[in-house]
This record gives sequence, structure tokens and C-alpha cells, in this order.
Amino acid sequence: MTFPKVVTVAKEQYPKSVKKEIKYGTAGFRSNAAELDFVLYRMGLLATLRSQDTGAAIGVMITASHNPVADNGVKLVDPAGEMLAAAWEVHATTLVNAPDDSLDVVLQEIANKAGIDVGKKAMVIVGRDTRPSSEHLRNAAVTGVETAGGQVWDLGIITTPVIHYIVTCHNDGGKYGEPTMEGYYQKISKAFVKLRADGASNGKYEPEILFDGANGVGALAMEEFVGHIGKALNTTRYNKGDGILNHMCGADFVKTQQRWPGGVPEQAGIRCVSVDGDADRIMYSFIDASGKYLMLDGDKIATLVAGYLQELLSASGLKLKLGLVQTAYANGASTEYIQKKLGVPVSCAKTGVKHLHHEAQQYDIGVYFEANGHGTVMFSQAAKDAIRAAAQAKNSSAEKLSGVMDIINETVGDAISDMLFVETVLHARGWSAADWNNAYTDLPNRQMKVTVADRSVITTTDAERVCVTPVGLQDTINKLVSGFSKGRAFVRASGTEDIVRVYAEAPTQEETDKLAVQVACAVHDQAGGTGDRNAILSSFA
Ligand SMILES: CC(=O)N[C@H]1[C@@H](OP(=O)(O)O)O[C@H](CO)[C@@H](O)[C@@H]1O
Ligand SMILES: [Mg+2]
Repeated sequence: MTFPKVVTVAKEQYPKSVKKEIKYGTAGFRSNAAELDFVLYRMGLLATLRSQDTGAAIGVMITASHNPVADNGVKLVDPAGEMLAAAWEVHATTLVNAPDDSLDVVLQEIANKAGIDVGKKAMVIVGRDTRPSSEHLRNAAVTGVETAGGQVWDLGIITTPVIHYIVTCHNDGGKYGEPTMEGYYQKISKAFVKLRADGASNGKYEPEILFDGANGVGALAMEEFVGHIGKALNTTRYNKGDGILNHMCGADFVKTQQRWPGGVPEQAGIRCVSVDGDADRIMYSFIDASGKYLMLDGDKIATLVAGYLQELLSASGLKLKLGLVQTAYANGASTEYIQKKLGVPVSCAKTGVKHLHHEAQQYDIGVYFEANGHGTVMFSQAAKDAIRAAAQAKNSSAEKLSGVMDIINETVGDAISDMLFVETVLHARGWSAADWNNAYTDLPNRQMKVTVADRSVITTTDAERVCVTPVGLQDTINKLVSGFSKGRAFVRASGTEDIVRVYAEAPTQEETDKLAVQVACAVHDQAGGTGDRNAILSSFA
């Protein structure tokens, strides 16, 4: 047998403890941490096989991102820093659901299917967030890798974007950057400091932020990072790990509650940057002169950076195709602004970073962002070559573009790198947060969750904007939407929670809430709702 100890180790140390089928979803496997030992062991096994399959190092990140501290999760990172290939998501699901005593057979089947020489060397790069359960789960993953004959490179506590960066750099022989934490910090901070060589203040821009670390790994990363940026950006850091992870703070709290994060003193006029529990998402907040709270989300960031890239691109004279990728959750006002005012083409992708990432590859410069603050910019090789050559020839816009390329972590959304990019654009434009916010006004919007017996009855098309089944539900939605001038609504099954999500937009918050409630009731009625219908009806009463 090719996998001699796999079954014994599983039975003795990491027996399968969950009976129900679990699935490698939008963000890998995620659940209560107590249910994950066997999953991590098995993902260690699978990562080894995937490494043998690709002849490259594979990443394993242990995190449940913005979810509560009692949860945890695992996702694999493919050789070029991208999300695990779809075919391997299927293998992951098969392996995790197999009984303990058939693990060796299932592994062999995967190896046969993919034509893998399992005697080959394998390297797995493991990282984890600050959750108390993460160390224990790391041990399970490491045991998996070693039992399958692979070698482990343990990065310890690290942000999700940095593991993506290190996997990329390790596999391309250092072309993208030096494959270490220090290499990452150096690369992005040097570019940032250089771009503001003329001075940190400019017009209404002040180089000062409040940083909300969500009590997670982003806070630790920022503590190290400030040493590299010196006076270029003055940061006051909060939620550094003294409180509960993601609790009343962080990017997800800010986005879903549309409130100033707990643990950060309110200061009018100063930008507050919130990251999530693994630092791949970012939100900006500020309080204006009249004391009003304002949130600047992924759509605001996307339009700001795409507009700036567009400007540099046309000033440089380079003929490269720039585009923005959003999802159906993008605020309609942001799409209209970027398309009509700035003339940047927009594509809509399905929810989940891998879909946006893929869609962004059709552009020379592809900006992608989810409204919840997860996103980055990708440059094609041709774009990189053209920009660097023009920069060498002292084309000043191309020099700026080249600097911006070094700030950006192209491998995945990265809160710290995205923050530096936003700060760079605001600095270049001489804008305050209010100026940025005034570019366009968000349409009021509302998200709701509906529990149903089986969320897979909801299927969609057209980047999730149209519901195909249950038959008739879309007709109902259309009818409801037509009752509001300029309304928009859609429904889809969540990929990370056992619920159906409802999204609505309309000219006023009151109408938006009304539309959301009506659509949620339609889902409840036509898709097998299990919750309390009256509770839906009285949601915003
Ligand atoms: C509406 C929304 O915010 N959905 C989130 C959420 O996906 P769902 O499939 O909607 O549960 O989690 C994903 C993974 O973190 C993230 O990519 C996505 O944006
Ligand atoms: Mg995250």
C-alpha cells in the first residue's frame, strides 16, 4: 500500500468526528473548531498530494477569517497563490467525507485520477491565524503532511495574504518578491514611501489613520509593519489582541453594522481602517464634521483605485485594457459611477474571490473587489512589461504605475496592501475622506438571511442576479421590484452559511427595507422557508 500509516494515524489521533456531509465551500472548510481535527489532518494529506501533482509548494491556511473566535477553518493555496483548483475542491470534499478506514484507498484513487507519482517530493507551507484553536489544528495538518510523506514549512502566525504571497514567491523562484515576511514588508513599504517622497501631507490629505486590528493577526502584522513605513503614515493602533477576535470590531462588523468599531475612540475627520480576522479584508470609516458616521466599503475602494489607475494609464499613453470586476452585491451607484463617469468597463462575477480573480484576468489591469472589502488589482505580464519599460524611459505616469504595482499584493485581497494603495491615491489627489466619499452616493441597500429546509433548491444564473429555481420565484421578485422606482433585488444560496441571502436596493432606506422584506417572504413561501415568517415581516418595524 502506498499510504501505509494513513489509516492508523487517522484512527488513533484524528478519527472522523462528524457524520454529516461537509463541503469545501467558498472559503474552504469552516465550522466550530472542535469539529475540525480530522478535517485538518486530511487537508494535510491532500495538500501533499496536490504538491506532488503540481511539482510546487502548496499553502495551507488555518483561519475562520471574520467568523467568531470559536470557529475555525482551512483553505488550500495553489502554486501561483490562487485559490485551490475546482477539481481539487471536489477531491477535498471526497477525502473529508470518507470513513477513516478507507482514507488510503481514497487517496490512491485521487492519485490515480490525477496521474500523480506519490513517491515524489512534496512541500506544504502552513500558516495560521491567532485563534486559540489554530495551533492544535496546525499540528493536525502537519501530521497529515508528514504521514503522506511531505515536508512542512511552518510560517507560524501569519495573515492570509502573506501566505499567498510567500507561496507565490517560493514557487516562482523569488521573481514576484522575496519569499519571507520581511521580503513582503520591504517590498510594499518601500514602494509606498517612495511614492510620497514629496511629503506626506497634500491638500486636504493628512497622513494619519486609526487602525482597528479586529484583535487578530492583522493587528500583529501592523505592529511589525509600522517600523517599515516610518513617518510616511502616522498610525494609532487599537484592538491589538487585548479583546475578543472580531467581536464588535473589525471589517465585517463595520460592513454589516455600518457602525464605528468598538475599542477605537471616535475622532471626527480621521480615517479609521478596519481589517478582518485574517487581514484579507478592509473597510474605511470616518465621522464627518457634522458628527455623521460614514462607511467606505469595497465598492468605494474599487472605484477610487480604478479611477486613479485609469487616469495614470491615459496620462502614460500606454494602450492597456483596464476593467473592474464586481459582484451582484456591488452598490448600483458605484457601478454607474465607474462606468458612466469614469468610463471604466465593469464585469459582474459570481460571489467568491476565485470567480472575481478569474474574471479580472481578462483585462491587462483587472481591479476586483467585493463590496465587503475583499479585493486587489492584477496586472497581466504584458502590462507589467509595458509599464516597467515606460517607467525606465522616465514616463512619469508609468513610474507611478510601476510603484503602485509594488504596493499591491496581486496574489489575493490584502488589507494592509490595499490600505497603502488607498492612502496613496488619496495622497495623490489631495483628498480628505469626505472628498472620497462625495464621489458618489451609495443607494440605500439591505441584506437579509432566510432559513430554508434545503438551500440547494435555489439556483441562479447571470452572475447570480437571476433566480432559475424554484420556478416562479424570479417572476415574483420581478413583480415586487417593479413596485419600486429604480429598485433592484436578488436572492442566492450562501456558499458559507446554511441560509439564503436576500439583497435589495431602492432610492430610500424605507423602500429598500420594504422590498427586502417582501422578497424574503417570497423566498420563505416558495423555497421551503423554515423560520418564523412573522419575524421576517417585522424585521425593520
Ligand atoms: C454577501 C457576502 O458578503 N458574501 C461573502 C460570503 O459568501 P457567501 O457565499 O455569500 O456566504 O463569504 C465569502 C467568503 O469569505 C465572501 O467571499 C463573500 O463575499
Ligand atoms: Mg478574511
